[in-house]
Amino acid sequence: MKVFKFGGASIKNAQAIRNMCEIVSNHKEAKLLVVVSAMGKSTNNLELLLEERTNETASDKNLANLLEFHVSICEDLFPTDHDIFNYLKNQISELKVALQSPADYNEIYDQVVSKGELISSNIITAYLNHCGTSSLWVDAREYVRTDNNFREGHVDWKLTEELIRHDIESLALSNVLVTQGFIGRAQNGLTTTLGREGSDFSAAIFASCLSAESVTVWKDVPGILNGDPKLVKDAILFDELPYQEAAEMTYYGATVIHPKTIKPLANKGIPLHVKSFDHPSEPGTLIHDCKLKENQPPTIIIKNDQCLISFKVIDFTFVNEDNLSLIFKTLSDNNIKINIMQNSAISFSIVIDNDTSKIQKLVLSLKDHFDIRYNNGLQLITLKNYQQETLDSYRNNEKILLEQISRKNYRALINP
Ligand SMILES: Nc1ncnc2c1ncn2[C@@H]1O[C@H](COP(=O)(O)OP(=O)(O)O)[C@@H](O)[C@H]1O
Ligand SMILES: N[C@@H](CC(=O)OP(=O)(O)O)C(=O)O
Repeated sequence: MKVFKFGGASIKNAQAIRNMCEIVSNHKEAKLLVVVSAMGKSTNNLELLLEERTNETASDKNLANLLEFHVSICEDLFPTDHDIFNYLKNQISELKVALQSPADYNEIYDQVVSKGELISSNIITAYLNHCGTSSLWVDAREYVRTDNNFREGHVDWKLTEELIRHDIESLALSNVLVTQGFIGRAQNGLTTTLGREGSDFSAAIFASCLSAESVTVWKDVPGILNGDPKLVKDAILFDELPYQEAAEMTYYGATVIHPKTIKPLANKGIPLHVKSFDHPSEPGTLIHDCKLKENQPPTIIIKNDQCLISFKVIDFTFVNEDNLSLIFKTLSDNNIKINIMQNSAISFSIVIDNDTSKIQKLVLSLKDHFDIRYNNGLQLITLKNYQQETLDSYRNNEKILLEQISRKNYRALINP
């Protein structure tokens, strides 16, 4: 079996969906599972819907906009009497009910935000069938099983593998299968999500459980470059990368692939192709079991919107293991990931993604133990496999607040 994954950009409008369905149709002779994300920026719009749910006027307007966005795409793809239009209206009615639920915020979040993928996968299945590519809609929640941790469900791998192995391959004998990225089902039967941008991970879950031949993620870039082309001028395309290298890139913040994607594929030796949906015949980047090239150009990874937090001991002692243990425990309890850290005699500093509510909780928990200062709007740059020339050009910067260097990697926090 092969697994394809199409993200929001590849299905952002009717023209993009036509292109995506053409790619799928050109591969329909293989047993194919297609994992799709929500269309365009729908997930962000669903988040907005949630934020404004207590304001009835704003909420009705947002729901109408969401319906209109999908209806106008479908008007371009289907005849006016197609069932898809009733389906869309029903989905919006269901959303309205879900938004009024008195349940816990994270639980409502998953019931609401998952609609983006449910709607897009239904539209795409219908369009493939409309164009003569026999396709079957598969509910990912019947297969990807998680714990009850809403917004960041942890996969129950044993159960998920059992369910996927039971029937996905046989279903794929006569149909292209279309399913949703990003979503799963909790033990209590409700929908969960796997964390923002989690559809790449969904593709890896299905591929790993199926021991698939390969996974292809179709992106708006030619493959993996040595820097985000939106931020790094003249970035160079990698034709291949070892699993380890790709995984480390995602750890440092390369957003082209979700960080959880590589491990399940590497464990089973499943190759991952990163290809351009605009130029599908070009080879893209192949992530597989290979060696890092001797002359590999340095990779530049830029993470914006970073927050530097310093914990200063307040009783004239030094930073010790007990202080550190308390800080780490609080970070772990609040599900906060450290991007870089550094200590001095009396202070311990961490850099994390800027998330106001998490930072507030952290400060509240630790304010009696430390003098806490924080600074937002920073940029964390990582040079992986640096060469002297690139290193010099990045170090020559008076706005550096913190830097770390090892034999292969250089990292700097900058106040831009
Ligand atoms: N090293 C990199 N190589 C290529 N693209 C990168 C890199 N780092 C970040 N990106 C960004 O990743 C984006 C594609 O990923 P993403 O938007 O998450 O895809 P999708 O949501 O469509 O699956 C590109 O538009 C590019 O800006
Ligand atoms: N739609 C979800 C999941 C996802 O992975 O989307 P994309 O593949 O477009 O990044 C999100 O935006 O978080």
